[in-house]
Formats: sequence, structure tokens, C-alpha cells
Amino acid sequence: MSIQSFTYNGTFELESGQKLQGLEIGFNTYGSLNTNRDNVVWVCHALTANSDVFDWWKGLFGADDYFNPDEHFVVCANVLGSPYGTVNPLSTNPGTGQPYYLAFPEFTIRDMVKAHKLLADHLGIGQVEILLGGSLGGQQAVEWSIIEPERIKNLILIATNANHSPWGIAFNESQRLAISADRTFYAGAPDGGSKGLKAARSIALLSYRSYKTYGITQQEDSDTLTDNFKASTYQSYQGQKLVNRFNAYSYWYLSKAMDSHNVGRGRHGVDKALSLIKARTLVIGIKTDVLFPIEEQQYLFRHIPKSAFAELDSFYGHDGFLIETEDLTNIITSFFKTDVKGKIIELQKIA
Ligand SMILES: CC(=O)SCCNC(=O)CCNC(=O)[C@H](O)C(C)(C)COP(=O)(O)OP(=O)(O)OC[C@H]1O[C@@H](n2cnc3c(N)ncnc32)[C@H](O)[C@@H]1OP(=O)(O)O
Ligand SMILES: N[C@@H](CCO)C(=O)O
Repeated sequence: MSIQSFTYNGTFELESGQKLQGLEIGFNTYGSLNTNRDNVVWVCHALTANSDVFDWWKGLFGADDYFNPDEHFVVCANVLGSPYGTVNPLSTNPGTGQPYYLAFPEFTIRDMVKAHKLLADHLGIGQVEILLGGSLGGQQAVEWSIIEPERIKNLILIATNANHSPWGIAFNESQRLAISADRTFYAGAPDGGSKGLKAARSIALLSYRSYKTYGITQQEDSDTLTDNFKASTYQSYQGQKLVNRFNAYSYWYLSKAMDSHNVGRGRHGVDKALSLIKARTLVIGIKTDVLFPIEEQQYLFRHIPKSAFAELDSFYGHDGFLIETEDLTNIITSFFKTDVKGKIIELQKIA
């Protein structure tokens, strides 16, 4: 399915008070809205993904998968600041006729959601039957469910949190330090900061995987090596892989948006904000996730009124949310098979 584009011609005011003149949003849809208008599945993507969810979440999204176009009308929009079709730091600044680069305004998770809402209205979507996302995607989904509790009927939050942790911010800051140490970042070219971005992805990967992942996938066959280890080339390869498909400016701003995530800001705290959610909610945590530890999902589960909790064991750590599609399918299937009618169900009790 090819990407579509929506242009909002009004002034888009960000949480900071800064303004974007107009807004272009790249998005994909799959399937069609049924006559009851009750089959919308809206996916919020994570940090470096895009709106083609049937490409990056295969096994959960596909013709024969749980979320399929025969049953569902699936929508996924590229987030504000990301380079896959939505206005971002490499877009043309109408004030100068040049790319924004570091003149792009800072934005928050709330701004991303505000943009999604505009698109949902444009598509004539009233109720969202299922809203889901992992990681940064989950941060958007929880935020959206708080500001529009009547619109979101079911919510699936995976490997995410209610406010970004000091630990998570520290990881992001370390990555931004790597980017800003690359002086080309300030040169004003689309590939500025590429070496820094490569280092940033290498740092990030440590938080997306685990000791065990590396111990198995990057273990040397021989004990004679003193240099050129597999783990080293892996870091370099993964860094370059991101450089080939992303840019340092979007990465910088998106990581700042992630840091801004706090559903309690201006709402009398996180607990109060979560209590506003009306959606029937499934929270999934990954036992091996060092970036969004499972305590953060247990917290969401305890404070969202109609919620269920499930634990997933993944060899991959945090990135397990993108990879363990069979387990996710089983958990989601159980959740929707259970007739809760407003009651709390616990797929797995928290001790
Ligand atoms: C245009 C687009 O690509 S769209 C964006 C796609 N990405 C997204 O949507 C973001 C979400 N996805 C992701 O973050 C990732 O794709 C994940 C987490 C799902 C999977 O990560 P992967 O990098 O595929 O898996 P993994 O960590 O096992 O690494 C495998 C890669 O490392 C390479 N590799 C493994 N060990 C080494 C090593 N020692 N040295 C060098 N390379 C190595 C493999 O050859 C493989 O390369 P390939 O990706 O070119 O096939
Ligand atoms: N691996 C994910 C980030 C982790 O949430 C991505 O690149 O989007």
C-alpha cells in the first residue's frame, strides 16, 4: 500500500507555543471502514519506523495475521518530525525557503498526538476501536487515550510508560552528545551529523537488546581474538544501517520528544491522568526490557481503570515488541476473547 499524504493548511500550534504554518502528514491505510464504522485499528509507530506497519510489524499485521485488511481498517501515520512523509527538520522552512535543520521547533509527544487527531478527523474516523503502540508509539497511544477518552475504545500499550524515566532520558542525552560531537551536525546539510547518528544508534542498541542477546548472537567461535570482535562490527553495522535510512536531525528532535513524555504534566500528576482513561486496556511488558523495565508497565496496569496485564519473555529485550509477533498475537487474542464488560481482567497476576 503506497503512502498517502494529508495537508493541514491551518496554523499548528505546538505545546511550546511555537507554530508551524501548515502540516503535512504521511500515512498509510489498509482495508476499509465497515458500515458500522467500528473496525478502526490505529497504530502509533516507534522512534525510527514509518507508516507502513504491514512492512515493519509483519506477523501481527498481514493478510493472514491478527490485524488484517479483511476485518480491520488499519491506519498508521508517520509522526511529526520523522522523515518518512511528515513535516520534519529536513522539510522546507516556508520562512527561509531552506530546510529547517536546527531551526525546526521542538515538539512533544502531545504535539504528535494533536497531529494524529487532525488526521483522524480528516479521515472521518469517530471511534477508534483499537489504538496500539510500543515504546514511543505506546507513549503516543496512552496520551491520546487521556485526551480523548470517549474516542478510544480499546488500548494496547506495549513496552512503554506513563512518563519517560531519568534512565531513558540519560540514554537519549548520551545519544545526542554523540550527535553533537560530530561538528557536521551544525553544517546545514541533509547528511549532517551522520557519524554522530551512527554512534547514537550504537548506544541505543545497547538499551534495545540485552546481555543475553549479545552473548548468543555475537559470541566468538574462537578464544584467540584480541580485536575485531563480532560485537564491534555489529555495532558499526547497525549504526550505519540507520544512517542509510534516517537523519541526525529527525533523530535529535524525536529523542527530545520522547524525553518530554509525562502524561501528568499540567494534569495534577500521572495517577490522576491515567485514571481518566476509559478504554479497555491491555498492557504488555517485556521481562528483559532494560529501557522500559516491566515495573513501568505494571504501573500503567495499576493506574488505568479497566486494564489487563501480560508479561512477555523475549530474548531480544526491548526490541522484542517488534519481533515477538507470535506471542503478541496470542496475548491479544486472549484479551479480546475475554468478555470483560467493564471488569478488570488479569492475564497474569502481578505478585
Ligand atoms: C525503510 C526501512 O527500512 S523502514 C524501517 C524499518 N525499521 C523499523 O521499522 C524500525 C523498527 N525495526 C527495528 O528496529 C529492527 O528492524 C528490528 C528490531 C525489528 C530488527 O533488527 P535487525 O537489525 O533486523 O536484527 P538484528 O539485531 O538481529 O541484526 C541483524 C542484522 O545485523 C547483521 N549482523 C549480525 N551480526 C553482525 C556482526 N557481527 N557484524 C556485522 N553485521 C552483523 C545481520 O547480517 C543483519 O543484517 P541485515 O539487517 O542487513 O539483514
Ligand atoms: N528499535 C526501535 C526503537 C525502540 O523502541 C526503532 O528503531 O524504532
